[in-house]
Amino acid sequence: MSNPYAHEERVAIAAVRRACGLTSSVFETLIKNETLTKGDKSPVTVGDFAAQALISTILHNVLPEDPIVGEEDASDLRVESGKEMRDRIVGLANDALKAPLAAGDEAAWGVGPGKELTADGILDAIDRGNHPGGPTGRMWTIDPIDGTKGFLRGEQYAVCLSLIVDAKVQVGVIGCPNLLIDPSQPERGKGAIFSAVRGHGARQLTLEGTDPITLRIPPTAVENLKFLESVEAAHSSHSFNDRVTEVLGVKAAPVRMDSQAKYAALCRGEGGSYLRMPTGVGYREKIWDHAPGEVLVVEAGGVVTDSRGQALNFGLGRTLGENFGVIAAGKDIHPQVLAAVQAVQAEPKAKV
Ligand SMILES: Nc1ncnc2c1ncn2[C@@H]1O[C@H](COP(=O)(O)OS(=O)(=O)O)[C@@H](OP(=O)(O)O)[C@H]1O
Ligand SMILES: [Mg+2]
Ligand SMILES: [Mg+2]
Ligand SMILES: [Mg+2]
Repeated sequence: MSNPYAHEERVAIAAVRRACGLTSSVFETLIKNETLTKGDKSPVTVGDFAAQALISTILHNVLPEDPIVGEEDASDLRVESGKEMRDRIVGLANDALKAPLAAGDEAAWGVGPGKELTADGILDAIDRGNHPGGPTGRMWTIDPIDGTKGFLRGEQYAVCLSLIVDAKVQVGVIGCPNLLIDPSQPERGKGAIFSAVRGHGARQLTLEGTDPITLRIPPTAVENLKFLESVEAAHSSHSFNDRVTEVLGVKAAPVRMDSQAKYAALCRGEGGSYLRMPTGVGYREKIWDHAPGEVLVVEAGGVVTDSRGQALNFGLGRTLGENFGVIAAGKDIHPQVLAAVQAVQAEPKAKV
């Protein structure tokens, strides 16, 4: 069967590629007062806002009927105190919009020389990401910079885009400007895009969108796996993972990596399992933090569930609902990892 989302995938890759150019150049020039702290104490930079404006504009030009669930909103930029940041974001987003057409881009998408927006146009593009989500219909998710803390440290981050249709992720694209193209050949440099369409496989491309490689999670014996986990201890429980590691007899230390680059690394066999168990109660995982990674891992031959063994539910709104954690692994070892997680949860002194 031909790929029913070939057009959406092509647009998504082009949008993510352009946004990766924007975020890389922002990093080079980021100055202190270009980061805000949001209500939940998490950081957001001019790069997050500008990349969401850029991606949202492209989606709106190509698929104007499709709603968008985007992480950021422009309310802090519409007030007087946000003026300096707003001006910088408008400049950055417009520079990215009007950058020359790359292979695969089309001027009709609202990009290329002369395609600038007013400040209001940029703020409105950011705020088009205000869709509440839900169980039916098409909707895109945008996480313009996933792993903002990693981005600020110069480590891993990802530009993430997905298309959800009737609560199922159909297309997922993850751009990782700081990830090695090939860990076994570091001289090839950094920057990769990962893309998957449900039922049509998962691929890695260069940041230019070339040299596709099909992704298959290699089989691994459970004791030889390496866990992938968040860098930030507040985001997922490191101590819980340590206990699962002991229960499974895993020898290798976990690999800590920011962002959905973890899902991409899993697909390349650089981990074996991504384990993200809650550190406490209250936080609900966001759909944009997992939607592209879920379809990528499934299409690379893996399984993604919560700690109950249930599929992640992308139809509940902007979050995944109550936080039962996330377990992603190759098909062969997922049942063993899940069983170990449940065994640790059942221990008298379970840490979550
Ligand atoms: N308390 C808590 N618990 C769980 N998750 C949280 C929490 N707070 C934030 N977040 C989300 O984590 C996203 C970053 O992903 P990672 O944890 O994989 O990377 S990192 O360790 O922060 O670098 C991060 O995404 P970005 O905001 O896009 O960076 C958040 O959506
Ligand atoms: Mg954030
Ligand atoms: Mg995120
Ligand atoms: Mg983000």
